[in-house]
Amino acid sequence: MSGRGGKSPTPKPTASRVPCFGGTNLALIPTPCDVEGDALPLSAMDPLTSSYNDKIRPLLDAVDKLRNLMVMKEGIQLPTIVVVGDQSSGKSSVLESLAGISLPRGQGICTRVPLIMRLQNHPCDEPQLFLEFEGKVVHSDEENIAVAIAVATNEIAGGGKGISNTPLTLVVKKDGVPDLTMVDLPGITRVPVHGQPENIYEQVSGMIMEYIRPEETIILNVLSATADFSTCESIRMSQMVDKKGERTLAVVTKSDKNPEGLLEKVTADDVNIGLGYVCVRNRIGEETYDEARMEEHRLFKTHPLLSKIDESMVGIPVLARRLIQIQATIVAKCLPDIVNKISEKLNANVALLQSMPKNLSSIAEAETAFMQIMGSAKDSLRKILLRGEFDEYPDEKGMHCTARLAEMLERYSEKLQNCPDSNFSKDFLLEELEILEETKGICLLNILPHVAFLTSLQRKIGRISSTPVEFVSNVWEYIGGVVLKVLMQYSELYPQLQNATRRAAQHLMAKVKERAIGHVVEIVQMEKCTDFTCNPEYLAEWNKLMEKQVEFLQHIYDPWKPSKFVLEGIGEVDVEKLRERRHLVQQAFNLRMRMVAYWKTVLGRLVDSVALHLLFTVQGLVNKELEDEVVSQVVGPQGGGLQRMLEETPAVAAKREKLMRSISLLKESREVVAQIMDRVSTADMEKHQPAQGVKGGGGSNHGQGLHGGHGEASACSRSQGRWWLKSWTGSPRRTWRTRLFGSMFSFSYAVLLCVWSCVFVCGDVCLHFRMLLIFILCLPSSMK
Ligand SMILES: Nc1nc2c(ncn2[C@@H]2O[C@H](COP(=O)(O)OP(=O)(O)OP(=O)(O)O)[C@@H](O)[C@H]2O)c(=O)[nH]1
Repeated sequence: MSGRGGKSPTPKPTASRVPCFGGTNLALIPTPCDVEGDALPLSAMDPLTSSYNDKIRPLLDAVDKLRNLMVMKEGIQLPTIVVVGDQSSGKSSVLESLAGISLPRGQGICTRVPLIMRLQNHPCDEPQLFLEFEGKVVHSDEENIAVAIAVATNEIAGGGKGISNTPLTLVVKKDGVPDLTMVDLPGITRVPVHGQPENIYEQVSGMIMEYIRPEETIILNVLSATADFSTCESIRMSQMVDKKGERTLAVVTKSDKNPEGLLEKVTADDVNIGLGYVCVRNRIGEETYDEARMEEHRLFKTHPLLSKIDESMVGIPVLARRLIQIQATIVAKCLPDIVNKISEKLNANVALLQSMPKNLSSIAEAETAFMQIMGSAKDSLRKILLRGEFDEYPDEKGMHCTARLAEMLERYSEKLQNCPDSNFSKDFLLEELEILEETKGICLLNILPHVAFLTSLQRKIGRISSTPVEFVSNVWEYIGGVVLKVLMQYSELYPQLQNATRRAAQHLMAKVKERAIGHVVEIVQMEKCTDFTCNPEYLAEWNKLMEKQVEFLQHIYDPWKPSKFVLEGIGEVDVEKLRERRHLVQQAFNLRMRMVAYWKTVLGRLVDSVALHLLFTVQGLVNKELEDEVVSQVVGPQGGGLQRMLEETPAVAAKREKLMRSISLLKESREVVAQIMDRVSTADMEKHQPAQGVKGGGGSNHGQGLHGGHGEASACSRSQGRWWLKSWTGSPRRTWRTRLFGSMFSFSYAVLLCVWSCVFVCGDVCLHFRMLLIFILCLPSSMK
């Protein structure tokens, strides 16, 4: 940055340096040459200005049309310059200066609604000003626009000091104003003044954050020179969404009021403003805009402190120019993405509308729709409950049913295995001894009574009998939830069906659950009733366990042996208590080992049979029972569901209406962007085709991409659109130098070829190879 303080204040032709009327005449905005001191008339030399009308202006109009269509409601963000600042920092004054018209200004909160200001450079004698809000258009003029804005604001936000999120659009078509669209937002205030709601800060900051959060937004942060920038609330907010300040431009107002230290403030850049600072002096009191610009110009030229600030950082004209450049860049950058987003959203909405139920007009149609719902629900349930395919619910773990059921079964099996009774080492054989004593009869002592085994078995089964019931109950609760969810989902579009469907599902699931519990209770009873297995594993296991019997009994019979004995498969057991009842220990040992071997079979049966029954029941449910039940509830005598399907519910009608509105808005938006892209492709692309090597037909392709089918912009059209925009914003092209070098290389190459042919004819082999080498080396250059 070069300070200007040292420069001689050479007077320049004022007509080319300062505006001669209110607002910021584009022709008078200083270009870089101008900043360096060249006094050429800008209108004649400024490429930005000259190409503006036919290049960027249509793009801006397209973006403004999209904004008017409220395409942002569809979640499509538009490139926007948003003006933010603390209360009374001078936001409206900056906009006034740019537009050359009076806006409501003053101390206290003036801007109470988002004011979308569309400035259009329009060569006409009389400026045209009008307001658009809530579907109304109010025409006004320069003298009365401030009042008209105040009236419209009152209408939108009420007469008090409250704020509203409903935007007010001000269109200014005037000769010499910069083509800019900006949104002015209410100033940030921490303390509510009289008449303002208590949560005014939250309301304003919420609105500001909503506008500045999208990446497409450029934040114009208005800071008063009188304030300490680092404590400004607007800086804090913009830093929250734009940490590096890459999309923040600062305008420092009231430079006249606090010139001391301003240069240091804007050069130190303590608050990280990526797009830089522009210091301005706005209109004060009753000054005209011409006077204000003259005064600003004089101030930054002559003030001992302010004149040290670089010319490229001062004045409303510089600000206007920066904004135009920034706006052109973001519009160019964002438009292709907007085209894509509109197409994507439109396609998604069209698909959604198509998936909505048709308006049914006869029972036959209702019957078809009902059978379709049932068919889809059954398919879906088959996939998730039987086949383990969860493509319909990739992220909902609860709907990956086969996996969840397997987990539940695993937990059930573990619970059975770990039930407290299976700790065989604890009070080893005491229970068996007690059973033997109670079941003894008048018979030989070495005959193990069958009833002793049965008693032991029944006791053990009694201890775990609640676990299978609990498992089955949980499993069917879970399956019931899944079935209900799927049914509700498929009948969602016919809420009139849902009650009967829900009733059917709940009724059926209760029935199935009851049946499953009954079945499992029966299995448990069967296990209690008798002991039997044909599994050879039982005997093998028992024989293996009995191998230890002799050693164990010897240990018990010998009183000198230690009181602890380690039994394989059981662990350390206390034999002291057993020595007292040694006459029954052998039988007790036998009884216990039989039980250990048999218990494995019992647990296996309890898991296997419950699992098989579960899968069998699920199959029957999905394949037959569910449909039968739902049909009988919906179509049956109390159902009357098919009749009710003919009446469309208000919720579905509203959804259909909303989708249709959205589709029509998106189609209109698509037309807007299609028109602008078509203009681009037909006018400009033809002009640039030779240089870019684009063959004819690219433009028409592009148009087709935007208009045809569902309006998907083809990859080709997108890249062409980007290319065009890039070419305007300055992409490298082939210059005359590259072409000249290309031609020179081609010429030398041709000469080389001739010489080589001569050498070839002469038959000098060595020279021939040397020429071949040169030929190969030159090949890449000649191809450039
Ligand atoms: N001296 C001087 N006064 C200014 C300048 N800019 C704005 N003002 C004054 O500062 C006061 C507030 O300006 P506004 O433009 O209303 O501020 P605002 O940020 O739009 O206010 P709200 O929207 O209400 O938050 C007005 O009295 C302006 O005249 C300036 O550059 N110099």
